[in-house]
Amino acid sequence: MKPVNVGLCGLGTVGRGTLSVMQRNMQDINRRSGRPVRITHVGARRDNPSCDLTGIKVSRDIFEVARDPEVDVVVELIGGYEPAKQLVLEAIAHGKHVVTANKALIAVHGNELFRAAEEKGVKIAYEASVAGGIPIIKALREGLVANDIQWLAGIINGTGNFILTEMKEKGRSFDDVLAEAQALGYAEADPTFDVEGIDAAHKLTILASIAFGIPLQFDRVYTEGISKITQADVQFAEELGYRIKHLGLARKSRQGVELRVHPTLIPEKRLIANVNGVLNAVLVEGDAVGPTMYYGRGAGSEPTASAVIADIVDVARSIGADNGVPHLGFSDFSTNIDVLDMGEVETCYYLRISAQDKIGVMANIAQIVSRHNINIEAIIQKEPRDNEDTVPLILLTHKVIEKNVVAAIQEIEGLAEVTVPVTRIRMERLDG
Ligand SMILES: NC(=O)c1ccc[n+]([C@@H]2O[C@H](COP(=O)([O-])OP(=O)(O)OC[C@H]3O[C@@H](n4cnc5c(N)ncnc54)[C@H](O)[C@@H]3O)[C@@H](O)[C@H]2O)c1
Ligand SMILES: N[C@@H](CCO)C(=O)O
Ligand code: NA
Repeated sequence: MKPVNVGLCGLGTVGRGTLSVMQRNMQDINRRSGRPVRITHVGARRDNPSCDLTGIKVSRDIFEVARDPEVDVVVELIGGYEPAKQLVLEAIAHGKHVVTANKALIAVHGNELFRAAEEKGVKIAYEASVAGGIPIIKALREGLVANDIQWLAGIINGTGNFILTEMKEKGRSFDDVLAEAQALGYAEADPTFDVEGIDAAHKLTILASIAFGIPLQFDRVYTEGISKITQADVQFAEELGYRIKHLGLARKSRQGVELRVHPTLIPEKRLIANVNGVLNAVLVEGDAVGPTMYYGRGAGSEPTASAVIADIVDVARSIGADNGVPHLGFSDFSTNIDVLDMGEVETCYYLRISAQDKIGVMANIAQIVSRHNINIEAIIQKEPRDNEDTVPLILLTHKVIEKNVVAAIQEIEGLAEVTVPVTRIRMERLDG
C-alpha cells in the first residue's frame, strides 16, 4: 500500500519528541496504521544535532513543507497564532490533512480553519492540543458518542498543576517552580498563558465545543489564574479537607452553558483532587455512562508526541477509506446555547476575610451575608498569623449565584474592620 508521507513543521519540545517516538516505534506504528507512515520532510529554523534527520528533506521555510507535492499530512508544531495559521491554511489549500498540538490556534481560529478544511475535503486533527497524551478528544468524539454530556471538569494545564503541587508539598516558591516547569518543556512560550489560565481556557473552549456541539467561543470563557493563590489558602483548604486545583469547567443547564477556568477547592477525597504534578485529569459526566475520568501526562515532549502520532495514524487510516475513524471536521458545531455570564453562575465559595478582632465584626459580616441570600455551611475563626494584627475568618457557603457573592464581598470590604481585600475561591463538589 502507498505510504503516507508526513511533513513535520517545528523541531521544538513536541517536534523532537514526535520525531524520536516515530523513529523508535516505527515498526509497531506502521503495523497498526495498516499502511506505512513516514516523516519525509521537516521544516525547522535551525539545525538540531540531537535529531536524526537521515533520509528526511529539511527546509528552513516551513511553507515549503505545506507546498511539497509528496507530503500528505502537515504536522504543525511551531505554536502561536502566526505563522501557524497561515501554514495550516496553506497546507489545506494544497489539499493536505493537518495535525496540530496548537490549542491557542484551534480555540481562537478553529471555526475558520475547520470551514476551510471541510471545503477542501481534508481533516484537521488536534488530540495533542488538550491534556497532552490523554486521548480525551477521542474519548469525547468516539467513546462517549452516545451520551448527552452534562458537564466536564479538568485539570488541563500541566504547568499550573505542577506549580500548585510543588508549593503545597514542598513549600517551594511560585517563581522557582515555574522556572523548573519551563526547563522541563512544560510551559508555553509565554508562561503567563499557563499561570493566568489562558492555556486552560483554550483547552476548555475545545472540549466544550466537542462535548456540547457549540461553536468555539474562547472569548466567552471566564478566566482566572493561579498567581494569587497563597500558602495560607493552600493550608486552610487542607485543614478543611479540600485541595486547591486549577480547574476548567463546562456545564450545561437550562439557563445556558458555563465556561470557566479558575482555582477551585475540591473535597480531598475526590480522585481528581489527588492528581498531582504535571499530570492532568478530565472528568466527564454523560447521561448514559455516568461519571468517567481520564488521567495522564498533560505536557512534555513524548507524552504530547504520543497524541500527535495517534492523530497522524488516524488520518493515515482514513486516507482513501470510506469507513475509517469518524470524520474529524467540525460541521456538527452548530448547537446554539448561550454562554452564561459569570455573575449568573451558581456555585459554592470559600471566602477568607482578614478582620480586626473587635466585638461585633462577626455579627456584621453574618448580616451582610444573609442579606445577600448566602447560606453559610461553615464559619471558622483562625488564630492570627505571625506579625498580623487581624484574624482570618473563613466562610464556606452553600451554592449561591456569583453576583450575590460579589455584592456581599463589596460590602464586607467596606467595613472599617476589614482593611485588606477578601479572598474568594470557588468550591466544587464534583459529585454530579
Ligand atoms: N510542550 C508541551 O508540553 C506541549 C504540550 C501540548 C501542546 N503543546 C503545543 O505544541 C506546540 C509546540 O510546543 P513546543 O513546546 O514544542 O514549543 P517549542 O518552542 O519547544 O517549539 C517550537 C519550535 O518551532 C520553531 N519555530 C517557530 N517558528 C518557526 C518558523 N517560522 N519556522 C520554523 N520553525 C519555527 C521554534 O524554533 C521551535 O523549535 C505549541 O502549540 C504548544 O502549545 C506543547
Ligand atoms: N503548557 C501546557 C502544555 C500542554 O498543553 C501545559 O503546561 O499544560
Ligand atoms: Na489529548
